[in-house]
Amino acid sequence: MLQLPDSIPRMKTPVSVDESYKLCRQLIVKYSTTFYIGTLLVEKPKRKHIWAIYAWCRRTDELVDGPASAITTPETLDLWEQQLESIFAGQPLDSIDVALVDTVQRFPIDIQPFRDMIAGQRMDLYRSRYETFEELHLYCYRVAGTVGLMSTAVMGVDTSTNTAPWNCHQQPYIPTEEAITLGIAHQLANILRDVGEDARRGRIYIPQEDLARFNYTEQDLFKGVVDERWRSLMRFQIARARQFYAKAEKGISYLSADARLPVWASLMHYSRILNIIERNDYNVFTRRAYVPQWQKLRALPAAWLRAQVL
Ligand SMILES: CC(C)=CCC/C(C)=C/CC/C(C)=C/CC/C(C)=C/[C@@H]1[C@@H](COP(=O)(O)OP(=O)(O)O)[C@]1(C)CC/C=C(\C)CC/C=C(\C)CCC=C(C)C
Ligand SMILES: Nc1ncnc2c1ncn2[C@@H]1O[C@H](COP(=O)(O)OP(=O)(O)OP(=O)(O)O)[C@@H](O)[C@H]1O
Ligand SMILES: [Mn+2]
Repeated sequence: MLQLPDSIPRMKTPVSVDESYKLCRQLIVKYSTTFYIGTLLVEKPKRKHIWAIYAWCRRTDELVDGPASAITTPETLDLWEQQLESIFAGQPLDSIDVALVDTVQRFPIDIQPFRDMIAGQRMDLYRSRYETFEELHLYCYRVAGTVGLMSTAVMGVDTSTNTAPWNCHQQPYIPTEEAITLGIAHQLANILRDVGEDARRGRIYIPQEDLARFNYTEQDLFKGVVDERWRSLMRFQIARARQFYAKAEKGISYLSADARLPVWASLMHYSRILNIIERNDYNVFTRRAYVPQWQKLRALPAAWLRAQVL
């Protein structure tokens, strides 16, 4: 279980920066094969910095989603936000933060996406329904679009082909929108995979307006009814998530050359969740849309090809 801040903690046993990055690596290994494989494809000097960002995001998510979430209050998140401010002020308050302090000092990383992610976790504390897609979109930006912004600051953009040589004063195109969009696409896939698990906790992320459009009720959802109404509703949700993936893909070629393969690979791995949901005939209530490791490895040559030519 990850550490929760019951008061602003002071570091008891200081760890070295290297040890702290090791702790971050252990967290990503434990929690996510997709993103761990992705980071192994990031060039070595940048890799550990993505681990530091991952560790902070994972701990933030665990506050409202993990086993200790029952004791998380708005005050817990206030303390977490103070701890964040301290990181950006160069003062780590625990051993995992040491790595992120180092990372934010080496890259042009803005604090705002981190604050926005905490605001997203706050939404989970006070709401369990979304009326419209617009409302869900804001939630998805906060909890996942923000990760796109944080990661892009480390991965960097391509400055060689990104601007025409005769236009040397022009700034390279920064694919901010596409980076946010990829995070949102992942979050939409994540929501569809976890419909059953979330329902068991009384949570429905699929917008109420969409349930109504397909004449599918909350009661149906809590009972796990899989019928033609549900399949049509899921087809609609999957198509929408894929539109977000398609928009995000257009931004990848603007990233620095070494970052394209990891982003393509994690995009292809995570978006396979949608294919598996289809293969499971849209039963997300009693079957987890799990993407096997061999499928992730099998997608690597195609990801490599896309990173070279697209
Ligand atoms: C290879 C690479 C650069 C990876 C980035 C790794 C990273 C820093 C991930 C952080 C993920 C995290 C813990 C976020 C906290 C909130 C959360 C849980 C969001 C969900 C992730 C999925 O995790 P998982 O399936 O393990 O979730 P649960 O078990 O259900 O808790 C999310 C769905 C969102 C993750 C979002 C991203 C990784 C952003 C992707 C965007 C980019 C890397 C920008 C690429 C740039 C362009 C131009 C397209
Ligand atoms: N059908 C399954 N077969 C084997 N292991 C499974 C299966 N479903 C879940 N698991 C286990 O549950 C863990 C979490 O599953 P999950 O779908 O989140 O994959 P993951 O490896 O964490 O990758 P990702 O980063 O894509 O979330 C996996 O690491 C795996 O150990
Ligand atoms: Mn997972």
